[in-house]
Amino acid sequence: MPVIVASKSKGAWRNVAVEGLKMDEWAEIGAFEEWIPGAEDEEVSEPKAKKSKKGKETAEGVKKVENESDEKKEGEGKKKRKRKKKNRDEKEKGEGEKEVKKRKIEEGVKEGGKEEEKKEENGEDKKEGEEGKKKNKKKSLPKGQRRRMKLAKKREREAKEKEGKGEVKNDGEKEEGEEKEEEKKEEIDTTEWINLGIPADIVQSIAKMGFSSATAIQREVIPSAIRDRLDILGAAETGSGKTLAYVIPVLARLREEERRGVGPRALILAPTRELVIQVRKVIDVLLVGTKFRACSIVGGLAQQKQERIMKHKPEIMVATPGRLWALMRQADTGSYLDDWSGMKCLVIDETDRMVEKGHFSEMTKIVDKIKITVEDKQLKMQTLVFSATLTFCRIANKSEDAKADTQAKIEELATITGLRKERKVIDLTIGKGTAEKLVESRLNCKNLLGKDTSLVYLIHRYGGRSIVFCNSVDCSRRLYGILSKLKIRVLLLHAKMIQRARLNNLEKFAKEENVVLLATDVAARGLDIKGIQHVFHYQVPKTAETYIHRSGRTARASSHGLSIVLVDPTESSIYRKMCSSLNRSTDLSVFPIDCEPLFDTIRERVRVASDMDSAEHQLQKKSHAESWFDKAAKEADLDPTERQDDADEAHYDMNSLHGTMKTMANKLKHLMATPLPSIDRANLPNTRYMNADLAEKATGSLTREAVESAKEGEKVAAGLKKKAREFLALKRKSLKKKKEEESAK
Ligand SMILES: Nc1ncnc2c1ncn2[C@@H]1O[C@H](COP(=O)(O)OP(=O)(O)OP(=O)(O)O)[C@@H](O)[C@H]1O
Repeated sequence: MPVIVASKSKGAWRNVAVEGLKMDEWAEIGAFEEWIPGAEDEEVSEPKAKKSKKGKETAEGVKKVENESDEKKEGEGKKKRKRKKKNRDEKEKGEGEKEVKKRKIEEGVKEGGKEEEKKEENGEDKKEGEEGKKKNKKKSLPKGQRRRMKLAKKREREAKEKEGKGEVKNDGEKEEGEEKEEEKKEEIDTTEWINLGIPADIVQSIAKMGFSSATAIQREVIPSAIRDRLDILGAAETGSGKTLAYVIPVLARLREEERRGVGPRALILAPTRELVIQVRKVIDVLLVGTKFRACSIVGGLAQQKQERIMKHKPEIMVATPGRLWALMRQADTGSYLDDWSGMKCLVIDETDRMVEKGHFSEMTKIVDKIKITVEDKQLKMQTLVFSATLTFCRIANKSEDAKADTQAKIEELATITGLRKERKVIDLTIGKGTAEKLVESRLNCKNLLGKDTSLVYLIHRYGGRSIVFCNSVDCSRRLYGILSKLKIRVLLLHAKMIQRARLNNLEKFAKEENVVLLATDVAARGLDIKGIQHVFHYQVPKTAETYIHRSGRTARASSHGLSIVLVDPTESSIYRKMCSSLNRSTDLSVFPIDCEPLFDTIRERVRVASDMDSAEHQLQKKSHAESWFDKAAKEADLDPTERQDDADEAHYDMNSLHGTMKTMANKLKHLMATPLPSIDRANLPNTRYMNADLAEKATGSLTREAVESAKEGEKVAAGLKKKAREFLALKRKSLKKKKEEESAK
């Protein structure tokens, strides 16, 4: 059991945490009798702690400490753990006392009541005494056991809650259900997978995943990669199963030969951390029962942890190029990350993104280093390159000719990624670029308030699991403020968040049912979360491929989905550009607002929430500025009375902002207390969504308004274009005149 080993050291448990195990699972098996909440942050802060203890400790000093004998370290570790346990016990005791005090205060209130209440109180006292005893008894239990008890209680509570909703089945039913599920998986006809040339044990793992047949891209790629050993450049729509299309051949290749060297045998590069972790999970499912291991290398998680994982020399590595290149540069000669002589397979996922600015440099350096080894040692390495938008790519360092033909782009990609001549290009992307079952639409918004209202309307009107995409972190933060004030369950995901929080939010998003994920384009590519019903583009995506990837988070694996682009007049021209890059002959149809009373009520709520949010933002800015001034004045040794007037003015402003916020909070509370108008289903079409066709026929006044505002936007854009042209013509004319005058002189 790897778990027990991990329980010996905090570092090791953290490693496994990175590998995707949940804390509850650890506690359940009692692996962390000594585990201390929050210890995960200690590793990074350890050198700091030493510093504060000894005063000025140099970096060499820290290194020296690191080189001390293991025994000494272990001894120190024990002492440290004891000290922490003592502190913890004391803290718990203190908290217990606080709790008692709090309860006493509550009882004091009751004491002032009637005699009957006093009698009850006596009963309560008794109960409390018993509870106290129980509590003491609990405290005397070892930490691990307490944790297990807590977990069991939590489960019991959850089960009861579910029972209340009629969700839970009794044990017999449950077992029966599970058995049926197992039987179903066993029953799966695997003939198609076997016919594709996949080794039997991998076929068994695929059957356990419940997939009875291959998707189109899998059918095309797998035989060419496994049987014909070709390099592949593959493209297929989002959610079409490309991950398995490359993971299966990688595993099949590894089984063919014994390991050579100490380095990785297969490398999969992907552009985002979340995607790396997701691919790694798919691989782990297929690796069950085999001798192979995989690891994931991403930025944002402590580098030391990842270095420790690599000590086990896993055969398969999934990585983002930035972090991998950073580690490769520091690698010792002949070490795991320096030895590429055992490489069998290189995979580049989301290739069009990988050759863009931001990843290009590291990706090419990694590929070049591997290729040098491969050529030197005359090895046969297979390269598999995938994307959903291969032909949209904009290669970094190239003067982009948007109209460069597909063939030229493919050749360029093949050169960059080092594909051999024995390659096959498999392009299954259909004309429209997005998934077949995706309903695409747009909603024109007159102004910012209209846009915010439309978004909140869509969330209320259609519910479920939705992603809202923004172009910037600031925009996602602003919307987060507004939506949370409106009591909408919302989670954030953007690049400025710490990695752990990003992963946690994704996990929550996948579990909950009525939830909105507010994300920037870090979530646009590759993420595979079941049951995402809607994608709302709060801002028009900057490129056609971003639109395709964002929209592709729904309508995955042949399911249905809805994507709506919210367009305001300022985005009119970028929206047009996006449509023309998508080669669409017709415009996206207007998504109608079919319940106007709901829209109107929401608009009022949104107006207040949005004003409140901007007041909050102003307040924050002012208080930051004030504390910055104070600090700067102190550092410069200025007389505080010198800027007294300014400080007084700032405080006056802040107080009035506080007042405004309070008034608005009350107003919003009042508005939220009135229920939203119900949706009159009798007047609605017999489908869940207003789809593209129905949208064309819709005649509601808000829809008309939306269409009008779009036309207005177009008019404004056309007017601006005309002015720009006139201005250019004038400028050219004056330049020409100047030149003529100069030459006449
Ligand atoms: N043969 C199959 N049968 C049914 N479902 C499958 C099959 N293969 C993969 N899937 C499922 O399809 C979903 C999408 O797969 P995957 O994430 O590989 O798509 P993708 O083509 O890589 O998408 P994207 O371009 O967005 O990255 C996953 O949930 C996966 O489990």
